[in-house]
Amino acid sequence: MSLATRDALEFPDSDRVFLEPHLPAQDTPQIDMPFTTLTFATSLDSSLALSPGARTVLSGPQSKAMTHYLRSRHDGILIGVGTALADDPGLNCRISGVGGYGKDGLDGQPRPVVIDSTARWDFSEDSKLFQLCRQGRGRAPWIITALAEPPAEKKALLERYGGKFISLQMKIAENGKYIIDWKALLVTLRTNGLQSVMIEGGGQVINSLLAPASMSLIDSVIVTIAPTWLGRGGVVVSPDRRFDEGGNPMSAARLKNVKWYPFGEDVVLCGQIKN
Ligand SMILES: NC(=O)c1ccc[n+]([C@@H]2O[C@H](COP(=O)([O-])OP(=O)(O)OC[C@H]3O[C@@H](n4cnc5c(N)ncnc54)[C@H](O)[C@@H]3O)[C@@H](O)[C@H]2O)c1
Ligand SMILES: Nc1nc(=O)c(N)c(NC[C@H](O)[C@H](O)[C@H](O)COP(=O)(O)O)[nH]1
Repeated sequence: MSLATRDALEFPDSDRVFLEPHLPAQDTPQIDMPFTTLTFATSLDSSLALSPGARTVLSGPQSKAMTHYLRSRHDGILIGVGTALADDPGLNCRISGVGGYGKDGLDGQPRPVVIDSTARWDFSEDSKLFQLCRQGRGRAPWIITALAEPPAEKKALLERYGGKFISLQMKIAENGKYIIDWKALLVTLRTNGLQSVMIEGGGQVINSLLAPASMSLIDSVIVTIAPTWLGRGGVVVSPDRRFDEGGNPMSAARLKNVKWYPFGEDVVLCGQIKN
């Protein structure tokens, strides 16, 4: 049995049918923005991980396979550099039958996109993502940076694998942190050929995207809820508070067309934000 076949995940057609209404249409080209899916796995206390930097398994086998199926249905998969540093992620799709897993080429393999404003990700040839590239089982990342001139050595390594830095103007908050313009980023990803993108996390990326100014850019939300609590101190998904004109706290808009699907011991929430 080949390495690829051994690692391949199965996600049955009988489960795929549930997700179809929540996925980018395969034959409808997007005009100026990619179809944007927010997807992540969370505990019962809305945590993505036990602590920043601690890769924490939440998904069971069925919902993990679902996530990899989602990756086969999106052109891009986006994370923040905090996730890249914590997880050394592969960011590829291991569903049986996609490129590198029983099929030649890279069909079904998403483009990894990493928001790394100051190019602090210390990737190397040994990073899992580049190992997969060498094995023909994944694509090289596009790294979104605020730097006009990314570090030459990192740029050279990236380009050797067919990846690239994409420099994007970002605002600088009072605390000195760069703040991305989500609409500008998504338009840039569409301009670079991505018709759809799934945003996987981590906490800072998700909470920023769920802010009032950018939440409406999301087309679909697919959340895996695992039957466990991670406790205080975790990486929590909980966006900044909203307030009405009277200064009273208010909730974000409810998701539309909500469906809940059990996958093994997890339940997966699917909903829409845009109409
Ligand atoms: N359970 C899940 O589904 C899931 C998914 C992804 C990550 N994780 C976990 O989450 C943790 C990482 O989350 P995190 O919050 O520490 O890091 P993160 O992945 O959200 O990355 C944070 C970094 O991304 C950049 N960034 C994020 N939002 C930005 C914005 N709006 N503008 C400009 N730059 C921005 C900044 O450089 C920031 O330091 C890890 O432990 C990882 O294992 C879990
Ligand atoms: N669906 C899901 N269930 C989990 O239990 C979990 N920890 C993540 N986390 C998402 C995060 O993006 C990934 O853990 C890595 O960053 C990528 O992992 P891969 O090497 O690409 O599989 N996602």
